[in-house]
Amino acid sequence: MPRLLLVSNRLPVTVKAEKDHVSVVRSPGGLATGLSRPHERSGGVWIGWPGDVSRLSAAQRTQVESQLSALRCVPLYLSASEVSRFYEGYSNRVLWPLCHYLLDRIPRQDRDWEAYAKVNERFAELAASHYQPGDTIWVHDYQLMLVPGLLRKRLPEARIGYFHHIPFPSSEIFRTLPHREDLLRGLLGADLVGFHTPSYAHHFSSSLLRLLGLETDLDNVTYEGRTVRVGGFPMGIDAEAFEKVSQEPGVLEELRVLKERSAGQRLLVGIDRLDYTKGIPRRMLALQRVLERQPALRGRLRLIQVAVPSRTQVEDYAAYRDKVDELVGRINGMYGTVHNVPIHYLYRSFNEKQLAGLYRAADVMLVTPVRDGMNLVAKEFCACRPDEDGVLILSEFAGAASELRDALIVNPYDVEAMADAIEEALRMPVDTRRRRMRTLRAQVKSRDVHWWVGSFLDTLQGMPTPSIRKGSVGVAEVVASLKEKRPRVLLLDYDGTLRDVTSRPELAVPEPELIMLLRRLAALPDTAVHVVSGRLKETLEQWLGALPVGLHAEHGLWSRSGQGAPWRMLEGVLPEWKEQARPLMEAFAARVPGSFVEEKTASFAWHYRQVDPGYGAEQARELRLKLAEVFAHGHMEVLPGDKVVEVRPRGVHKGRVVEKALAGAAPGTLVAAFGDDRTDEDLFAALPEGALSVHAGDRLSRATYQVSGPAEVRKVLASLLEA
Ligand SMILES: O=P(O)(O)OC[C@H]1O[C@H](O[C@H]2O[C@H](CO)[C@@H](O)[C@H](O)[C@H]2O)[C@H](O)[C@@H](O)[C@@H]1O
Ligand SMILES: O=c1ccn([C@@H]2O[C@H](COP(=O)(O)OP(=O)(O)O)[C@@H](O)[C@H]2O)c(=O)[nH]1
Repeated sequence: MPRLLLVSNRLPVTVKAEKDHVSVVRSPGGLATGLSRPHERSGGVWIGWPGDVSRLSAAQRTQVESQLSALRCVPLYLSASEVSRFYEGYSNRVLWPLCHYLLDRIPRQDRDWEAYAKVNERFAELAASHYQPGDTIWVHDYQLMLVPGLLRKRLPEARIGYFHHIPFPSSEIFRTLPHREDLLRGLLGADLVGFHTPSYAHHFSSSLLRLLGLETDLDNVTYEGRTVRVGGFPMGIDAEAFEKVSQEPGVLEELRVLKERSAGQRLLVGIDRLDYTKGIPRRMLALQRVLERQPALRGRLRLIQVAVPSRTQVEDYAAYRDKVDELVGRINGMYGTVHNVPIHYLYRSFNEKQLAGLYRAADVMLVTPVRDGMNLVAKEFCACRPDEDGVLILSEFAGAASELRDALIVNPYDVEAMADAIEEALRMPVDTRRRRMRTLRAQVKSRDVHWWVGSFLDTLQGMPTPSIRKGSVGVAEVVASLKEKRPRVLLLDYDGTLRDVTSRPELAVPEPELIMLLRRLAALPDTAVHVVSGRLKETLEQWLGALPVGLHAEHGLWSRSGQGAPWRMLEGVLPEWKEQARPLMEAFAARVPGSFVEEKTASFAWHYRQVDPGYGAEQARELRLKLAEVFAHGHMEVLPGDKVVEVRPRGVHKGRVVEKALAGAAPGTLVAAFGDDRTDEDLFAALPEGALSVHAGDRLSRATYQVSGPAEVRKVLASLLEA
């Protein structure tokens, strides 16, 4: 296992100071619970904030540091202003509500972006200083969305993963954020970007498409010459450890006492950080509705609600606390007696053993957040029920709901339906409870935290080793090689290589400078120039026909060896396929507004560059599937391009040009091919040994050199004109 560097806002510990004594204890929260030890086993370190230590004396700080270092933790101290602007400000006042679909809670003016960016820089700097070649870096959560990008700049070859622990919202929500592009680019610094559910991963991919124009092919996005994988990795818990704790004598004794004191009562349990995403008020209103509807349950039903203090300096959390307090008071006032109250409210945190006692005592566990990335409490409850009893009521808006289908799934916004679910849970026969709990437990045990860490890290390790972008080093090298004194053949793609892509194909007419450049190149001694394009021969003839260059149209279907020479078609291509494809292509053009079909002699291209990006990509996938059905025998090839799907007879591709262009060439001729898209990869693949290939752009390519685009291609070609 490579050394693992974990980077998260919080270290998995909390520093507690009492008089002279300081101790470092495990902090509450899903991330801390889930990832406590893998970094230690690998010999790596965990970098993060140890919490507020401003009141500690110098001697206490030294004690803290030695305790942290024993746990292989490296502290990054945040100043009071950073806590207020980076943590409470941008992270928890902006990103947290945004990702939980609560736009109204975001301040009208976000002033804390700069602090967020600066603290992300600090994290990246510290992580980079601990990096050793071969290490894997795993960055966690929304507080550090810029860190992967900042690390990539410092460590181009590092293996970097990022996991987003909270929901990634629909692109319609995400695009409201002023710094949306910066955050997406930050995440794309990673090799692997993980989410709890496939639907969060899908939302992220559609934000990439809509905001950065980047298409995800299966799970992969190409960005700055690297492949970034996007995927769903539902986080689990240490199920075995929870099950073990739930059977300890101390816990069983606590359970006995709890049951004895609530004799004759059914127990509902809720355990949450006091966070406005957790849906506590609606849950209490649902309880109130049950008590209203069923007077017989009054005095016989009790909700134990644990609310762990959280982010108390953020106003919305303080206001939420007041709201919950008031509601508890109101409901207890209405339905309480001198003997008991329906809501037993505990505003404090508990340790694992105490929690296990509560999980075991629950007849019904209420996990009803209005949004939640995963919710580990739901899984902990199942792990703590070796008796296979207890009913889980789970919000459909918690990530856990995509796995725990045997819970009673509820819409937390529908108070009546939640009341119905509570009644159903209370009525549920024991054999149904057992059957459901057995399935839930099997799920929680098989996909536990070890599975989660393993599957994320295995996927990350399986990614190709990131290589340093070839970039402008390529320009100098390719020029030097091309200037060698021997005969040379230049094979040049047109759109995206010699000429920038335009909004409609007919607008990409060559400018006078380009015509001049090609004319002068072709006039160089011992230099043959060929333009190899996907365009119609009529277009190439009209635009470039007057030049003394070879022209190859429609990916090599048609070729003209030189100025004035006749156009000849590739042998062996049968034209019947076309009438089979035509109705489908035309149907797609008709049903997708803004798209159109370009007809060529031996291919159809369906263009969707003016279509809404998400819808266009979806329809392109659909068209590819349909074409594969129509041409099931493999006579045709379907080529996904940049906002285009092209279908053509198999065996017609740019690689076929190489043989023709080299016919009669002297031995030792230097061949150089330039191209930018998928169709040019065929050309590169067919080049003879010793040839040069140059990719224009930042996609993955088999080319030996890479330049940024048409401007750099022209620069390379122009340098050949210099003596
Ligand atoms: O560090 P805090 O501000 O005190 O907040 C505690 C943690 O809350 C969030 O938890 C999330 O991660 C869980 C595990 O993946 C997931 O089950 C839950 O749904 C999320 O809300 C937050 O993401 C962490 O960064 C915080 O440390
Ligand atoms: O008094 C408490 C209440 C909760 N937790 C832990 O806090 C985590 C909460 O994680 P969850 O995913 O449910 O929500 P988050 O708080 O991370 O949003 C769980 O592991 C709980 O065991 C705890 O240690 N003490």
